[in-house]
Amino acid sequence: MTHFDLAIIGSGSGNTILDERYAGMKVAICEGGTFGGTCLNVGCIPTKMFVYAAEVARTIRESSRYGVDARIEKVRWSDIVERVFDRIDPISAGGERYRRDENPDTTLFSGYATFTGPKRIRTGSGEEITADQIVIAAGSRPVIPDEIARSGVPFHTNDDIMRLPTQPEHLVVVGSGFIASEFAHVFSALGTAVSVIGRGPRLLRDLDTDISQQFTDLARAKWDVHLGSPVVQVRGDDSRVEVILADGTVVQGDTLLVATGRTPNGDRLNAEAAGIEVDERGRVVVDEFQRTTAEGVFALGDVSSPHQLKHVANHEARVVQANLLRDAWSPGADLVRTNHRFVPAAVFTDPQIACVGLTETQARDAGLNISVKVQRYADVAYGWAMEDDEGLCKVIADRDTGLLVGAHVIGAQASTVLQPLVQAMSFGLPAREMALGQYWIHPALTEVVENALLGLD
Ligand SMILES: Cc1cc2nc3c(=O)[nH]c(=O)nc-3n(C[C@H](O)[C@H](O)[C@H](O)COP(=O)(O)OP(=O)(O)OC[C@H]3O[C@@H](n4cnc5c(N)ncnc54)[C@H](O)[C@@H]3O)c2cc1C
Ligand SMILES: NC(=O)c1ccc[n+]([C@@H]2O[C@H](COP(=O)([O-])OP(=O)(O)OC[C@H]3O[C@@H](n4cnc5c(N)ncnc54)[C@H](O)[C@@H]3O)[C@@H](O)[C@H]2O)c1
Repeated sequence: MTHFDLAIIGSGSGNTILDERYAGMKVAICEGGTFGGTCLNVGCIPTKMFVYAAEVARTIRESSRYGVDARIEKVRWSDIVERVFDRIDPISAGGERYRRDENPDTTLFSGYATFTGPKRIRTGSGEEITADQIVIAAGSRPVIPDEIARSGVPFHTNDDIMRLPTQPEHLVVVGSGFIASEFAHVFSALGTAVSVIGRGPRLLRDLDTDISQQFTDLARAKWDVHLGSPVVQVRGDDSRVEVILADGTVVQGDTLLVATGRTPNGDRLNAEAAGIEVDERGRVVVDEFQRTTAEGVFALGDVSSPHQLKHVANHEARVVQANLLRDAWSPGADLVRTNHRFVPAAVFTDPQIACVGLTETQARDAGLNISVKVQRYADVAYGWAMEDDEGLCKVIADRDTGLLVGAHVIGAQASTVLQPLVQAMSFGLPAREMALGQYWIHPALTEVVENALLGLD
């Protein structure tokens, strides 16, 4: 049995831990799937490359609003797929090659690892290893509702929908969260008819109600949206699908995408054998230093985090990277703490959406004395330039402290427009000071933020 200084389970964010401070350490990396993990291979990066192509198509379609007549002659699906994966696949292959062949400190085990005892791992490729310290960075996987799983009807998830050999004519999406909203936009903008099925009253219902309502209203105008009625049955084969809802509606298409959430992979590690607590959702339990309940074992990212976001996984990886080197279980160890205070998120759909902090409902439920301002993109000069009648910037401040407690944007470049608000919240900059204490470039889109802040009473 080989012994290592460090073993890392999962090559997504887990692979980023090994910087120059780890040179000379004997490290095992266990990876059961594609090297590089979700973000690189089947998540953030390929989806946003598809979204960009979708944006180009949408811009062409809407160009006549600006007096420019243009039309899409053809969408070359296979070329879109090739552009994305010709960029990504070599990065994954190169990372794997480096760890396997070119980095003498690391040993790459290709297989799904499980614990067989404290600090003891079966690599899934025939070996058993031990390590002084272990990092669990095993990510999450798609949840498939029973009605779909047991139907036997072929379906896709984010794992394979981006590699379809041909573009679907009619995509049926079950789910109404981040992944559903992004893929509905991609396929619809490229010319596929899209039906979206959600259980709740609105799409993206966990977001601030004003934002989610605005998005749902806009989506209804573009997509065939079904809300409030669960899926009870699915029928079909390789070329057609019928999703039957509780209210009797039959939603038909040729391709089925399931986007009903992702569950942490903590339940598949036999973690109890190593004394590692996993909660009822399959999430590895960690403290504010990313330590699990077993000495010497850390966890990070989707497998243990309340936020399934890459920037959070990256942040947690940096915390683990520091704490691995600090004798983390010894009393009085000077450890780095995870900061989940103001975690922003963006949905790269149409229009783009970004948010940070509390929704209005959460702020009111928390008993805060809040001031709220919703500013329309249509009220600022750049909004006129874009003929925008959809975008909103909503800011929520605590009257007692003057600080922002939440910010929500729907509209062009929402993820960029939101960032100064994330900064203000993170550094405790009062809303009024933020509005008046700096120049706002005229006539940039960020004037919508300035005006929203000035509108707070
Ligand atoms: C379609 C999609 C789009 C997304 N877009 C965004 C976005 O725009 N912005 C954003 O912030 N986030 C986005 N996310 C979320 C983001 O991808 C994840 O939060 C992030 O990748 C999690 O990183 P991780 O390192 O925790 O897990 P992963 O990157 O999933 O890495 C875990 C790795 O562990 C491997 N593994 C699992 N179990 C074992 C085992 N037992 N043994 C060995 N190996 C194992 C897996 O094969 C995987 O490679 C998106 C997710 C999806 C699905
Ligand atoms: N841009 C980004 O940052 C980005 C993009 C994609 C994914 N992600 C991350 O990945 C996670 C997973 O994405 P997701 O979209 O799968 O999950 P999600 O949690 O965003 O949404 C899942 C949705 O599916 C619905 N649902 C669940 N079961 C259902 C059923 N049986 N029938 C119909 N609807 C059902 C839920 O009500 C929910 O609205 C996200 O939470 C997010 O953290 C991030």
